[in-house]
Amino acid sequence: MGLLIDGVWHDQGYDTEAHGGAFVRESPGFRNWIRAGEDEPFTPEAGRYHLYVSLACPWAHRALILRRLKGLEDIIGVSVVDPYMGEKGWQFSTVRGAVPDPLYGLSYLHELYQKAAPDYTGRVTTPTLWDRRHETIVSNESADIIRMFNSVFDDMAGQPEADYVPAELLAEIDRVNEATYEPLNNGVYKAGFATSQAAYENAYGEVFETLDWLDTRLAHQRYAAGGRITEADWRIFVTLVRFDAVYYSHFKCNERRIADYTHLSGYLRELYQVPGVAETVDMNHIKQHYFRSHPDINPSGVVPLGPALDFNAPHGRDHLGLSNGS
Ligand SMILES: N[C@@H](CCC(=O)N[C@@H](CS)C(=O)NCC(=O)O)C(=O)O
Repeated sequence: MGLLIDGVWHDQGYDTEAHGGAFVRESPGFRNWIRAGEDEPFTPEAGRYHLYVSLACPWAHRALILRRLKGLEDIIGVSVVDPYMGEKGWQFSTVRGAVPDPLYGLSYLHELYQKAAPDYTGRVTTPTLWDRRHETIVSNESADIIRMFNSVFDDMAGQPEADYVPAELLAEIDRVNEATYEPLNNGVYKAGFATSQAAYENAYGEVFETLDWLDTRLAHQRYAAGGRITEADWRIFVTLVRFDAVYYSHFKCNERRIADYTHLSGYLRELYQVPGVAETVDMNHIKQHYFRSHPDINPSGVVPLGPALDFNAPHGRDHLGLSNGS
C-alpha cells in the first residue's frame, strides 16, 4: 500500500495517527465529467474510455454494476487488477479473474497515474476511468462515474431505458446516499482501519445504526429510495455483499451479520439475483484482497474458507410490490 508524491511512488500506509487513530478517506484527484458538446473535453464516444477496477473493491464494484446494467460492455473496456495489493499498490497479473492492461501493458496501476499527471500527489485507487484520446484520467471517484454511466452514454448504450437516477427520486436517492456513504460504505473501513479503541467503537456504532435503520425501512419499502431499484441500492449492495465474508470478521463489524437481519438479508439476495449482477461479484477476489493485503490486520495472510453464503436462495420480497418504471 502506498501513494504517489510529486509523481514518485512511496510505500506508505494510511496515517491514522494524525487523526487520533481514525481512518480518513482522501479526496479523489480527478473529477472530470463526460458530456456531449463541441467544446467539451470529454465527450461520450464508444471505445474511447477504459475502466480500471479491482473486483474486490466496493467502489469499483458500483461502476462495474452500472456498466453491466446499462449495457455498456461494448462501449467501455475493462481491466481487472490482481486482488493482492502489495508494496507497489494495485498490480496487473494473469491470475484467475484478472485482466491485464491492454493499452500500455502496465505492471502497476500507479504507472497510469504517472502518465496522466507526471507530478501527481495522492492515492492510486480503483475505479479509475481512463480517456484513451487525451491519455488521461477522467475520474477516480466512483460516485461520479456511476452518475455518468447512468445517462451520458444513452445514445449508444445497450439498455438506455434503464434509469437508476429517475428525476422524481433524485432528492431521495441523494438523501439515502448521504445517510449511507459515511456511516456504512466508508464506516466499515473506518472500523477496520482504526488504530484506537475509541475510533473503532465510534465507527462500529455508526455501521450498525445505519444497518438497523435500513432494515426497518426495508420492512415496508421494497428498495432504499422507494418502489424501484435505484443507484442508492447499488451503492448499498456492494457493502452488504462483502459484509458477512469480510467486514464482519476482518474489519471487526461483528454485532450482527447481514444474514441475521430479516429484511436486509432478503433485500441483498434480491439485488444479487437481478440479471447480470451475480457475474460482477467475485468472492474469491474479495477475500483474497482483504485478508492478504492488510498485514497490520491479518499478519498471517491466511484467507478464511467460509462463510457458506447462498445469495441465490429465495429473497421473499415480492409481496412488497414495485412502483412504475422499475
Ligand atoms: N472515493 C473513491 C475511493 C476508492 C478507493 O478508495 N478504492 C480503494 C480500493 S477499495 C483503493 O484503491 N485503495 C488504494 C489506496 O487507498 O491506496 C471512490 O469511491 O472511487
